[in-house]
Amino acid sequence: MSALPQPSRPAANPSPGQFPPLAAPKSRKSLPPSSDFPRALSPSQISTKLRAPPGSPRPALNKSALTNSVSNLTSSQSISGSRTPSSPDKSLRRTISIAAFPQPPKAGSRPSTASSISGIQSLHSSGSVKVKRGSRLSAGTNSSYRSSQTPSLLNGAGDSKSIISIEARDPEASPPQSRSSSAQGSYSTSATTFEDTDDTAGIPKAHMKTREAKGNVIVSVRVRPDVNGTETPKANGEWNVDGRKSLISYSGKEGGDYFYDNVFSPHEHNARVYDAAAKRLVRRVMEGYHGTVFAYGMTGTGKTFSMQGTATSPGVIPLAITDIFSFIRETPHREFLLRVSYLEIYNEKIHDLLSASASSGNTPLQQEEIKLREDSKRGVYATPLKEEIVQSPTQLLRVIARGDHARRTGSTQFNARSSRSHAVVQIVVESRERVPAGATQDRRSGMAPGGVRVSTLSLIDLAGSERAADDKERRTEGAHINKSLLTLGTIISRLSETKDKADNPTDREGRHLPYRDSKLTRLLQPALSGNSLVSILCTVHLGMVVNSNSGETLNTLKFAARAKNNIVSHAKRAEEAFGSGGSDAGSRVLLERYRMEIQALRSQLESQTKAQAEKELKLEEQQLEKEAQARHEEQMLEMQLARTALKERIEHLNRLILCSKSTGVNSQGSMLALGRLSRMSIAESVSRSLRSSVSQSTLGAYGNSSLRPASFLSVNSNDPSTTLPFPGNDEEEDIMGEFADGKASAQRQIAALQADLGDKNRYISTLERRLLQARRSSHSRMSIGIKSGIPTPENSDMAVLLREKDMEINELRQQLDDKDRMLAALRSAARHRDLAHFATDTCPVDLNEKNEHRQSHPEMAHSPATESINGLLLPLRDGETNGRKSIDDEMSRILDEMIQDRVESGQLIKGCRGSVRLASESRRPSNSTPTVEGLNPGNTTSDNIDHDYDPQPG
Ligand SMILES: Nc1ncnc2c1ncn2[C@@H]1O[C@H](COP(=O)(O)OP(=O)(O)OP(=O)(O)O)[C@@H](O)[C@H]1O
Repeated sequence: MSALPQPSRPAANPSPGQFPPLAAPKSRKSLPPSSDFPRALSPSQISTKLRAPPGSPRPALNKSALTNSVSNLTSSQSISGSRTPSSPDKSLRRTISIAAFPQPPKAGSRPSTASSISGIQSLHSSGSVKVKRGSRLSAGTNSSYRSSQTPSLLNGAGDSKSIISIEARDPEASPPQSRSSSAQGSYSTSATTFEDTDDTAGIPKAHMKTREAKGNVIVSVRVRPDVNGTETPKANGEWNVDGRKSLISYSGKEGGDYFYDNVFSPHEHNARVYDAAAKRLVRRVMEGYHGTVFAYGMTGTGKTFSMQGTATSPGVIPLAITDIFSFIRETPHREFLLRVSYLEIYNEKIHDLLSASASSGNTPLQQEEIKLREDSKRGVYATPLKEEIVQSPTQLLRVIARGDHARRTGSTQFNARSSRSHAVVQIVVESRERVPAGATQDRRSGMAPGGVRVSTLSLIDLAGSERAADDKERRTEGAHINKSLLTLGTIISRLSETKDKADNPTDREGRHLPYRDSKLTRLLQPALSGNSLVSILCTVHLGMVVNSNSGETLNTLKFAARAKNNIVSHAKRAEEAFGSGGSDAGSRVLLERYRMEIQALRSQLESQTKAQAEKELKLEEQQLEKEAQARHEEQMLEMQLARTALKERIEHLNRLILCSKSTGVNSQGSMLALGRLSRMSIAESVSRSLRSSVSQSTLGAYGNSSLRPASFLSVNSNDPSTTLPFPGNDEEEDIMGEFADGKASAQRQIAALQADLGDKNRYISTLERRLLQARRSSHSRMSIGIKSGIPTPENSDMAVLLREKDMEINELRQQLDDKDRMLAALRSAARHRDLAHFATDTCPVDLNEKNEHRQSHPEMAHSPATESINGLLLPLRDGETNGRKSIDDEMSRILDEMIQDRVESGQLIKGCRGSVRLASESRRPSNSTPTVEGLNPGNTTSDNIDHDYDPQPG
């Protein structure tokens, strides 16, 4: 090796800010090889008692030496102690408020240690302990070099370097070539062969690998300040703590210089500790590496203080949580899922600190036994263990605070509230590439480029080693704690990269490593055997040495040195897993499972929405159909009502017209005209039923409540009270009684007829309007039906109905015409009669006289023969006879015309002897009484009503 130049010492305690970016390749500034590099030390020299087989008695410390050593510390401690913020005691630590924890800063907002400790750095030099044998250790004399930055995932490829001048004093002293610790003098440490060149060219690959592997393990030592800020009492031996040099040297028995990756002086804050010892590891975990941070040390030395911290000085765990979420925010191209578990190993039993059944304090409820299992992909894991998915730093801190609360604590000689168990916080980080916006893959399809990467961050606060306590419970706990820590120490001291045929790790002699001897080592197996990045924080309290604990302190330092030298990490970024389950490893990938679940739920939601929409559409259609049906029924009802009303009206009008005919005929008190008409003309020319109809209708004269309206009469009626004999005198007499006032009566009739005619016209126009509306709506329905291509029976029904209505209206119009003509005829008949009256000097027949006659001959009043007899017996005057004759003629002419019209229109058929019958009758085989439509409305109406009220004709 060429001689190393004497580089100016890099800034003491290079801050993380000086580290290269995380993603930077492992290029680094390096020192040229130096011939002065203390390689001269032979392995035999390096070999120390630390190499002794496990279980070998630890070297006893010379108490006096320790005392001296501690006394030498006093000056520095007093300095540092005065600078250290008053140390919060355990109770303060235990009451950390979550709200007081720092919220995740905006990217990069949390001041890095570089800035936060900038003020401290000036203290650093003054804080360094001046050792008595400083002549041997003083910088400049026999300088030796080491880089504080082995290229690794954790330090950003070792850009920085520090050179330490140290003189190896005895075999136990740190071989200065060891970059981390010289206590063992392991020749294979990275620093041993570390050559600071500007690039790695020329360095054998295997060599680089080894260096890298070593660099993946960071070992730091933190010196706790005295609680009350008093000076550390002098111990036998001399201690020198130099944070800048990452050195602790002890000049007592078994003394030596111990170099680590970091040495934190008593006054250094938690933030500084986190930045230097854990920050990079945490970020690597976020990138997909497994990482383990654990605090090791004697009871009361500040492990929990370092891991948890206080409200004012958060420790590694809360700061790591803050960083995890900062990283997530800074990495928008990936999506993350975090789950956390928290367990403790107490008396060699695993307890779930997050399980609901885990009660608070030291009296845990019974819970299912948690076992450790091993999986090729997951490594060693505890099961069944509750894992909680967390989405925010506050949530995560709250979960951990809950676990802390459930953790067992007790009072020990050195710690009023000592952790009596090893506590393991595990944060599982799942991440995957986000599908870029606009990518061809459909997010919903669940297909995304790349699988899910699962990495784990284990943050472990070990229980403190201690000497046998007086209390039995403490002794039992202590025994378990010590046993597990001893196993851990043993494994670390025997770690090597050798493996047996079955690929099980062995020590250099090929013996199995006793991972299974304790739960702690079993759980730490993946980390210790090189699968993860490791950061070990060893805590010491030099003030304890007065209590003969310097041996423990030395043990801690030696443990740290062994860990640095022996743990080899070939941590690789976790592979991306595909698929949502099946294999155990796959089923762990919650992110994938959740994605699949989201996808399934989404498609379920979609199909449900679709079904719902269809259902709604169907309901809407049904509703519309119902509405249309209701409208239709309403219209039908309206039409039926209108028809009924119309028919009744027609009937009524017909009756009136016939009444007025009769009235006209009988107005002069003579029954002969009608009687003759009935018996002779009509009897000969019109059917019997026609005469009957006329007579009956005549009876229904309106305006007299004593007389039944003709609309209630029917030829077909079986009611004997309504069945009247063929034209009888009594009916004529009735009419006489009613309308015998001649002219006035006729005029009244005409007025009534005109009023009725007006009514009828109004009805007809109303009906026409409604019919038009009905036709329109039915047309629109039909067009809908046609559009939809579904010809419904309802549409054809409507068409038939419409045709019927049309026909009915035509008929009504025809009837109206008839009645108009009849009215005209009646008017002219009235005129003729008036003329006749005028000519013959008024009527000799007094109505009163007739009434008197009726009263005097009551037996004759209702005799059918009476009227005809009256008609025959009453002498007629000439003029009157002529007038009546002309009226008769007129009436006969009208009737003949009407009959002729019917015959022409085919409604009536004229017989060869002048008789008539209904056309429909000729087609019917039945011999029922023939009726003349229009002239016998009562009968017709009755038929029609029967037909119309049938809701389902046919
Ligand atoms: N660096 C420090 N600065 C200030 N106070 C500290 C520091 N380290 C430890 N303390 C204090 O020392 C006491 C013991 O610390 P802590 O409980 O963290 O020790 P421990 O190693 O976890 O002990 P145990 O193993 O018994 O649990 C606490 O009151 C704590 O506040």
